[in-house]
Amino acid sequence: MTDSTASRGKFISFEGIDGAGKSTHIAFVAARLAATLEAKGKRVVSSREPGGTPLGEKLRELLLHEKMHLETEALLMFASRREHIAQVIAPGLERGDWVISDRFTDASFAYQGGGRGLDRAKMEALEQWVHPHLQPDLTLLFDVPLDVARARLDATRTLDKFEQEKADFFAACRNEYLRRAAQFPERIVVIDSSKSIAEIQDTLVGILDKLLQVID
Ligand SMILES: Nc1ncnc2c1ncn2[C@@H]1O[C@H](COP(=O)(O)OP(=O)(O)OP(=O)(O)O)[C@@H](O)[C@H]1O
Ligand SMILES: Cc1cn([C@H]2C[C@H](O)[C@@H](COP(=O)(O)O)O2)c(=O)[nH]c1=O
Repeated sequence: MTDSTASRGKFISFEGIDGAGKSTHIAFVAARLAATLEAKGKRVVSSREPGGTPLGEKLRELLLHEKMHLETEALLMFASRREHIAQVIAPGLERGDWVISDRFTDASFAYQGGGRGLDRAKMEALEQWVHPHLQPDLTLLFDVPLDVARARLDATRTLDKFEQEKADFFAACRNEYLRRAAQFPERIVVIDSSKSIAEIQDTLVGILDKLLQVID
């Protein structure tokens, strides 16, 4: 049964250009948080964008593999997000759970705004429409030079539509991520993802322990 008096959970998003290494660290972060939270009757919900719901996963297939107009791409990213908020993020936070999302709206600003060049005012209008009162409590931005990200991607898998983009696209995405980190320094923590996985985990432990100190 849901405890209607439970305090709101926390919302953490993971960001970075493709190959920066964010997915590598999500399971580690989820396990670290769960170790503390489960003793307090709270769960960790791990999800992703685009996707995270049955409809969102169908949209993800289209978004990652079909060519489409830039504005269609932005609208479908926010459509997937609207469903994700309604089905997963908002109910999770209301239950007092901690919700981790592999990407959120910063990715739309970085990819559709920075990478594709969609007018920032249009992105802001979509953000205001879809989640006027919701922002992550913490965003971990995994930042890495383009050549490092490219080498990691090329070593691992078949590339989707975004991953096939050229260096100047990713340079523009990365610049927009870093611009937003400077704009929202209380929310976005930049992590040097060119370091080793072990060094990054040490950094993450410090950040998470601080966040866990403030829960009831
Ligand atoms: N710090 C690191 N040092 C060396 N290799 C790493 C590091 N972080 C991740 N990798 C490796 O790089 C590859 C890409 O990592 P990962 O899938 O986590 O990237 P990602 O940022 O989530 O990419 P995408 O957004 O495209 O899913 C994986 O093979 C992973 O093992
Ligand atoms: C949420 C969101 C994502 N994207 C892009 C970024 C990535 O290239 C893919 C998702 O793949 P991942 O391996 O799961 O990171 O989608 C985007 O362009 N805009 C967005 O809002």
